Amino acid sequence: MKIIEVRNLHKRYPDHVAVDDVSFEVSDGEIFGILGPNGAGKTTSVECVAGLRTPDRGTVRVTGIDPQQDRDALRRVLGTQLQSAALPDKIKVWEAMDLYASFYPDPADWSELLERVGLGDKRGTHFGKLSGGQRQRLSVALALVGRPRVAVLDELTTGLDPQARRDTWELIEQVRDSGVTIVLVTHFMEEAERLCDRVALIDAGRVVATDSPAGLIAQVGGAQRLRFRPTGPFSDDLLLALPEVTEVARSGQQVVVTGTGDLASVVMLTLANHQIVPGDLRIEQATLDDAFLALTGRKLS
Ligand SMILES: Nc1ncnc2c1ncn2[C@@H]1O[C@H](COP(=O)(O)OP(=O)(O)OP(=O)(O)O)[C@@H](O)[C@H]1O
Repeated sequence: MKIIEVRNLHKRYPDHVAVDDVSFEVSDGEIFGILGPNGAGKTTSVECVAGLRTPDRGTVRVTGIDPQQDRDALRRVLGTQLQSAALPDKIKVWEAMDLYASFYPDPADWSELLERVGLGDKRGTHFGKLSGGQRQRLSVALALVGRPRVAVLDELTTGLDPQARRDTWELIEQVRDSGVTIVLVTHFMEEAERLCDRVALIDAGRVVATDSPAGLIAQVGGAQRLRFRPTGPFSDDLLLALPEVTEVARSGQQVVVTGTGDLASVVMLTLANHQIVPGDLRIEQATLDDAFLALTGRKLS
């Protein structure tokens, strides 16, 4: 069953088209990712889904509800954690939960919810004293307090250290396992690869592809990347002349070669013919970043 349906969404700010033409569907029970670079129109799209912005064109339905027509009904099925949702520093964790719970006719037991997100011992702490990871966990709890069927989480792990990010990923999986459908807005490809059942890649206000992370990567046709430190100088053109090579980039002393087919063998052979050894050679398989590059001609990050 489709829990969210977005068709041909278009939203213009006075001097700028933020969302040109965005369509996607989210199925019940999935973690659906919206992945794209900064400014691609991800937040504006989900703000339209959450009824916080009025689209200029297109249709949005959340469990059949039109967010523009019936906000009360929408609030009962959709919980949002949006980038801008900041709380006053002086509010205590329990006060924030109690306040948000008061907005709903049948809220979840917020005390239990705080335990679930690992903030059981922080209920008396001021918001201003929480770490970045704890604030994000609180924002997830606040998005869930109305017992939503679907939660929209926007850039949840931006600014977190790697451990806090992994903890937040586990929390998101637990929330999904409890039966809540999740829309996850992110510009981190690792996050989308690790968590999402399906991903819409968004660039310049348009969806360029929607598929599972593995399906999107497969669209790149098995691209690979070689990283090495050459033992001597050589011109990029030497490798670019090979049909298997699509890109040669340099970062300090490191060379990064992207391509397909029997890439490693042909590159090593060509370098060997010029008495060059690729030191510290690493071979990497394609990622969502490569899929994005192949589809848009630009890098995600
Ligand atoms: N309230 C606004 N008024 C005018 N322009 C806006 C407004 N909000 C966003 N924009 C512009 O619209 C475009 C899309 O922004 P949006 O926040 O939807 O993108 P995003 O993909 O979520 O990026 P980010 O991850 O940086 O938030 C950007 O160019 C942004 O500068």
